[in-house]
Amino acid sequence: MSKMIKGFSKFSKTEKVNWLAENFFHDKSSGIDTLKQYYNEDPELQQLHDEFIENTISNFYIPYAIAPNFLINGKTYAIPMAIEESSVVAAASLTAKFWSTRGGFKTKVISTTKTGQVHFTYKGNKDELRDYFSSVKSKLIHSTDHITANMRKRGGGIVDIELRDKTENLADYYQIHVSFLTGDSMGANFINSCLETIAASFQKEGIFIVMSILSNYVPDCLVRAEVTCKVEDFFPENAELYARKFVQAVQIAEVEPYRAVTHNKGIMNGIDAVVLATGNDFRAVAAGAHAYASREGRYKSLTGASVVNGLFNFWIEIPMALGTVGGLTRLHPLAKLSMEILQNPTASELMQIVAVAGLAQNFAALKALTTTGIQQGHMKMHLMNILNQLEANVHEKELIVEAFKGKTVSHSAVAEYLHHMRTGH
Ligand SMILES: CC(C)(COP(=O)([O-])OP(=O)([O-])OC[C@H]1O[C@@H](n2cnc3c(N)ncnc32)[C@H](O)[C@@H]1OP(=O)([O-])[O-])[C@@H](O)C(=O)NCCC(=O)NCCSC(=O)C[C@@](C)(O)CC(=O)[O-]
Ligand SMILES: NC(=O)C1=CN([C@@H]2O[C@H](COP(=O)(O)OP(=O)(O)OC[C@H]3O[C@@H](n4cnc5c(N)ncnc54)[C@H](O)[C@@H]3O)[C@@H](O)[C@H]2O)C=CC1
Repeated sequence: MSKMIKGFSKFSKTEKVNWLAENFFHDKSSGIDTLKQYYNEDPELQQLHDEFIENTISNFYIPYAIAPNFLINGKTYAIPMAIEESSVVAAASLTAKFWSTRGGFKTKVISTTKTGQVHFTYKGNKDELRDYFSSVKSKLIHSTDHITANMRKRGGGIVDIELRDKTENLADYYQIHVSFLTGDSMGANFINSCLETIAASFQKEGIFIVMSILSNYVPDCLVRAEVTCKVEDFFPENAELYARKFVQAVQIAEVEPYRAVTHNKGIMNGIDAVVLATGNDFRAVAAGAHAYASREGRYKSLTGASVVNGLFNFWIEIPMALGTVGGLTRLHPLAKLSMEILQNPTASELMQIVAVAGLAQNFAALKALTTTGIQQGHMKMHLMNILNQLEANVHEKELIVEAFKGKTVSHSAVAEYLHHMRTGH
């Protein structure tokens, strides 16, 4: 096939762009112009971005926004969010404002232990394997001393190491299951380096190492965030009814996976946006969160809600491995600035802030869903995207925003209105 290429990685950026234009763009020069439009004018900053990943040909912008007025454990935060979806930041801001007058968010980190595994097979006698593991356990830990020295000074390092027999699940399959504390780093590279060193020292006839890798399932790296208020403060009118509906909406997401996935998607709107804005690994956080939502064998809500003794309570418990050092957290200038905006949190503090963003997002969505419906607020925020798609000019935008105030926006209604404005029929 003519569009296959050998040695693409060795091309310069210009050669890559030209090859792409030659083979894939309908209009070569306009395609190249679009790519170049997104280059940073500061060549050093552009090079930094080029070097984050491989085969870079441009930058892909995602809006960077602020949700102010978050009161968390008595301290006020403005939370940076990087996200492409309209209404998420508005929803977070609305929730922050709402809870700031009702005591704010209370959070705590429950645990911060992470896991990595050396996966191997062994066909021999189980007792012999156990004896061998016990005899080398301490040697395995010490084999990583050169890697863990600084982490131990920070109070981290290897917490535990155990042999796990998984032969009931897969023939001859065992693991060395290792627990870690990784300070203010997410710890992926640190954990993987330790595991590969451990694997190299775990040598015995019959042992066949398959792979060594951290787990993104981190149920022991867990954070909780919650809000509480008197039911009567929940809503200006019919507060009891709306509090009950809200709790029912959460209960439905606890028992119905179709709903739970959307419910948790809403939570991840907030979580991913802050994780991305701080240069953290959102795939890792998302994979871990969804696995945790399935921990009881059925996919369910990551949040819970109750009304007990006249008090409305709404909470989230969610695992996440985050860093405030390492990865891109201090390398990407905007990620670094996000940390500054967040008052330079520790990794544990960042976990709490991110959990709050997830809870806030879910609160806004459920509040909308159980009162006005989601479309009124969401489409109000999405209106600008519709107008841009329809290529409305500034004047048309102003008139249409005014005309749709208090009305539920839909694509067809806006298109029709604009058509009417332009043609008179
Ligand atoms: C959209 C709102 C916030 C409107 O809410 P509203 O009550 O019409 O807003 P408002 O105009 O009265 O303003 C009140 C406050 O909202 C915020 N706010 C309001 N507008 C803006 C704006 N333009 N820019 C920034 N902030 C904004 C802001 O904090 C503002 O205070 P102020 O700044 O004036 O002191 C509300 O209807 C809402 O929260 N809706 C829910 C939206 C939502 O959840 N979006 C997520 C995307 S939908 C989805 O992906 C997930 C979902 C929903 O399917 C999940 C699920 O099913 O569970
Ligand atoms: N499955 C996964 O999730 C994988 C993720 N990754 C990537 O790995 C990166 C994160 O790995 P990390 O090891 O966290 O980053 P990193 O490799 O940049 O290392 C962080 C290092 O910073 C140092 N450090 C300085 N001050 C510290 C402090 N106060 N606390 C802790 N460490 C401190 C430590 O030496 C630590 O090992 C992310 O970019 C992630 O996308 C890589 C492989 C797999």
